[in-house]
Amino acid sequence: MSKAEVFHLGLTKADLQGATLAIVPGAPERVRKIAELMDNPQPLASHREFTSWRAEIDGQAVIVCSTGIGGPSTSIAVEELAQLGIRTFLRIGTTGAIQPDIQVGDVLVTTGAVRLDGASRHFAPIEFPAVADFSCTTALVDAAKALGASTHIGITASSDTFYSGQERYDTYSGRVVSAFQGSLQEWQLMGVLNYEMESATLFTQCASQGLRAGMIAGVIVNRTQQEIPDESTMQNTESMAIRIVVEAARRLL
Ligand SMILES: O=P(O)(O)O[C@H]1O[C@H](CO)[C@@H](O)[C@H]1O
Ligand SMILES: O=c1cc[nH]c(=O)[nH]1
Repeated sequence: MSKAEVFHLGLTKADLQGATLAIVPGAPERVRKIAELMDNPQPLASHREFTSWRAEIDGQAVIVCSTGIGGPSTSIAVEELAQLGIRTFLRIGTTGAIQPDIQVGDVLVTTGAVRLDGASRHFAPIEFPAVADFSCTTALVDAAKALGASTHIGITASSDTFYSGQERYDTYSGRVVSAFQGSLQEWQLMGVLNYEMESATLFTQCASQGLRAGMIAGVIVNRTQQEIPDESTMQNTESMAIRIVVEAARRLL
């Protein structure tokens, strides 16, 4: 690690070439696919769960950097990218819908997150809302509509865990801690659209520090029909969400 590199991402300010917007997927293997939809894609670094590329939109640098799964690693990516000059974060994820009318292959734009994580409390007390930035949300919704995606807009339950926190019983223990028993139905009745694992931290960290964040996710499973995503539908869903996030970045720059 050279002195100028941030601790985990292995990036320097020079690597960013003045970029102020980052696209942040969870999965490292998604980074290249996103960068290659823009001009001059270049790999930058790969450490732990953090893989980063730089690309350009209309001559302006954009960073693509994976966050890994969950709030703790997301908070590191956001902090270190902010230290290097990023002010706008667009998360592109995958998700499990919990409303029956949402189809696999649809996309969801998250306006706010139920804070079922731990890391967001390290940025603001629980009373502070995990809200997306309005201009990021607008850009994502407009991009999704322009690309003809079946789009839902609303609140996401953002959990530290994929199994118990999302009330999955088809597990090794078959047991869910009492605090989460009945929670899926409760979120459903409150109109929550889906589960994922990073938006609570991302939104709380960004909203409380004057940074902008938005999120789009491709629906890879509907929990009212099945518990575990079906691999065969994942690729198409992911590629639609990727095209939308790149178009949203173009609109925001
Ligand atoms: O596809 P990504 O962006 O990783 O998002 C979702 O997928 C992971 C769980 O499988 C969690 O990170 C969740 O938020
Ligand atoms: O059900 C799902 C699917 C993807 N990601 C999640 O966190 N949950």
